[in-house]
Amino acid sequence: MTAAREAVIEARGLVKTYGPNVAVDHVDLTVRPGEVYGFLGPNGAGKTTTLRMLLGLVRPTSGTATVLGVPAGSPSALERTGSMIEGPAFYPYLSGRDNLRFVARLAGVPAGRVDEVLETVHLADRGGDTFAQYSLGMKQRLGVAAALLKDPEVVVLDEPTNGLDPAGMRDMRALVVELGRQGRTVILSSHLMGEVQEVCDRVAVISNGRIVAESTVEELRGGTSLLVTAEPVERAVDVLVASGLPESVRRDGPDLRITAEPRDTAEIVRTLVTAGVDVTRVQRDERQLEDVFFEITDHPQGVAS
Ligand SMILES: Nc1ncnc2c1ncn2[C@@H]1O[C@H](COP(=O)(O)OP(=O)(O)OP(=O)(O)O)[C@@H](O)[C@H]1O
Repeated sequence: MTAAREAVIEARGLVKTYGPNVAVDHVDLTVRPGEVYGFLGPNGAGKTTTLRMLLGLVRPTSGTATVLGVPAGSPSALERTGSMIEGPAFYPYLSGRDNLRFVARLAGVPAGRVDEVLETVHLADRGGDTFAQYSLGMKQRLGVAAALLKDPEVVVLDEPTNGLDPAGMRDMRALVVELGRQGRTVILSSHLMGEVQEVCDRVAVISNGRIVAESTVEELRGGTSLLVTAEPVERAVDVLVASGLPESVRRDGPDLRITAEPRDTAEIVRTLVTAGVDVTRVQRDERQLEDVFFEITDHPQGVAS
């Protein structure tokens, strides 16, 4: 199999300009089967425009995008893709269920599917209420339900938690995780670091139309920093440097700050204790994606390379 067929979504050199403004600037993305992929960036970074190009709703100025191995926007890609872009539009005085029946009829989907998707988005018991009566979170979930009617392999969600209260956000995040567990490939945009960190397998960071990083959340965060209190501290440094286990060891006041892979933590402690060093505290200090985000958007060259 070629790499292109393995990728569910592949964008190469996507550019979109509006007059003199470059909204999307040579974007490359690779979304693999079954992953929940986060597209992270501040407002105006170019997320919606990119997602629209992946759905064939906006024509790229240059570059290419394929979805499920065929050009983005082609009928065979759209048949297998569900999306919610910039908030769902429904009839306010029809019930959630009737709105979905209407969308299903237009899409040629059997009406029986409506109750299945209402169940998936946890609206089965509120399907009879009018759309106008729904909370914002329920409206967004109805939008996801509509996106799922075709039982799509690929789901594209543009800022699905935008404007939701904490409970609504929590429900939407749980739903996204559930879609991933069902084996669907999900790409979602967000400007919330914590959200992407919580639900996504991999993430692309976009800033001013350019991708400044694409990797797993873990890789983006980098190695874990450990704060270790050990006695005698000089001997602890010597032992650890000689062991070659940590990437780096440095004194931080009376403590040691060690950069190492999380899986090496136990071995580090064992090595110290075996060498006769007393370890009285080990504290993990994982970098939050937020710190990384500001670092790479402030200094894009250093991290993207
Ligand atoms: N139809 C359009 N005509 C002109 N400029 C546009 C158009 N659509 C988007 N833009 C511009 O392109 C840039 C990227 O916009 P885009 O909506 O893709 O960003 P975004 O990351 O999705 O941000 P947001 O979260 O605010 O929607 C912005 O500067 C925006 O003003």
